[in-house]
Amino acid sequence: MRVDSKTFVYQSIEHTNGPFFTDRRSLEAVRDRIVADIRATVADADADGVVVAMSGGIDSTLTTALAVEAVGSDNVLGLGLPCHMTEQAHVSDAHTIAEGMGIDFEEIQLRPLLEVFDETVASDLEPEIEADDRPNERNHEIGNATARLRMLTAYYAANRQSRIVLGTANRSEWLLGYFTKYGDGAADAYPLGDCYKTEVRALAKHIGLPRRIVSKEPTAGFWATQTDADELGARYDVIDPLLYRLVEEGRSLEDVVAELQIDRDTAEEIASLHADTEHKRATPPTPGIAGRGGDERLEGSDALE
Ligand SMILES: NC(=O)c1ccc[n+]([C@@H]2O[C@H](COP(=O)([O-])OP(=O)(O)OC[C@H]3O[C@@H](n4cnc5c(N)ncnc54)[C@H](O)[C@@H]3O)[C@@H](O)[C@H]2O)c1
Ligand SMILES: Nc1ncnc2c1ncn2[C@@H]1O[C@H](COP(=O)(O)O)[C@@H](O)[C@H]1O
Ligand SMILES: O=P(O)(O)OP(=O)(O)O
Repeated sequence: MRVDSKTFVYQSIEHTNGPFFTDRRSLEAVRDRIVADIRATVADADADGVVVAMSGGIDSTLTTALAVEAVGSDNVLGLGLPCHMTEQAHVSDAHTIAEGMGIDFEEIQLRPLLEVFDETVASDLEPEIEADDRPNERNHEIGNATARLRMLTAYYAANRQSRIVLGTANRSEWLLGYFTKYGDGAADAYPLGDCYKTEVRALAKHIGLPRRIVSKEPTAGFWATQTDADELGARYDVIDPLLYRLVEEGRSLEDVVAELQIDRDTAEEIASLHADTEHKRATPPTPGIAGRGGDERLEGSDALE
């Protein structure tokens, strides 16, 4: 039976380790809830299974492992989608793990597709500004394009095989908008979407994922030295307690900075990332003509209301 309230886990488990579910009993309940939710989502969609893009990182490995528990190894397709040399070793990890789980795994090189995109599309859309003035920005934009090529590939597989696409975003990434809009931010369900990265790590350890995977440095992989911590300005063990207090508890920045004794500038940066990426978590607005959908900012300003 499907439990409708997404907050079920939060209401029914006592916290024994700060605000996060990291003790065995809570983690078992979180695991059961996620597995049941994947199973129900696949059944509701009348789908034949799921597709997961597997990078060899902790989020996608955990998502895949829980999907196997939910719908069985025959119904999970893993996709390794490397585009840069630096990703190859991680995708090999994904392949090894997929074999161990007994799921189908396809490795598809996206480099040729990206090169064609770069030559035929990107080169015609270069801004006037010198690329050298913004050294990381092109990496950034090409990185986002790569994430969208992965999305294209995952949805093609889902269309062809009557599956749904499982996204791998966790709550920390979601609240920070730390994903590519309509790239890895596009999916039919986010099994880990209610779990902070701290909880993802604890759950991955709890279910016995290899230490090599659990201890990898989180990265979007857009360029060789990129890490989440560098780009976000803090590690998840700093970010998560801060986000939790701001978002879940609705407390003020001053209050939280004082309690956690963290650097105020860092805290402000994190809070701004959350606020500035609201558009990534929202359904795109329409003008709101005659009360059909719409955007609250425009309420009262339209004679067609
Ligand atoms: N999980 C990961 O580790 C992971 C994966 C992929 C990307 N990332 C990171 O996520 C970030 C993605 O880059 P991004 O956020 O610049 O690109 P994006 O394409 O995800 O979002 C920017 C786009 O959103 C739209 N937009 C911007 N402001 C808006 C607003 N106020 N209202 C409506 N639409 C708006 C515009 O179309 C803009 O081009 C990068 O920092 C990247 O490293 C992380
Ligand atoms: N090389 C990859 N192969 C398959 N899937 C990938 C690859 N790199 C990223 N992904 C998918 O995108 C999300 C987010 O990626 P980050 O590495 O966290 O940026 C990842 O979980 C995979 O589903
Ligand atoms: O999304 P993944 O699996 O690539 O994990 P991480 O974000 O920790 O690199």
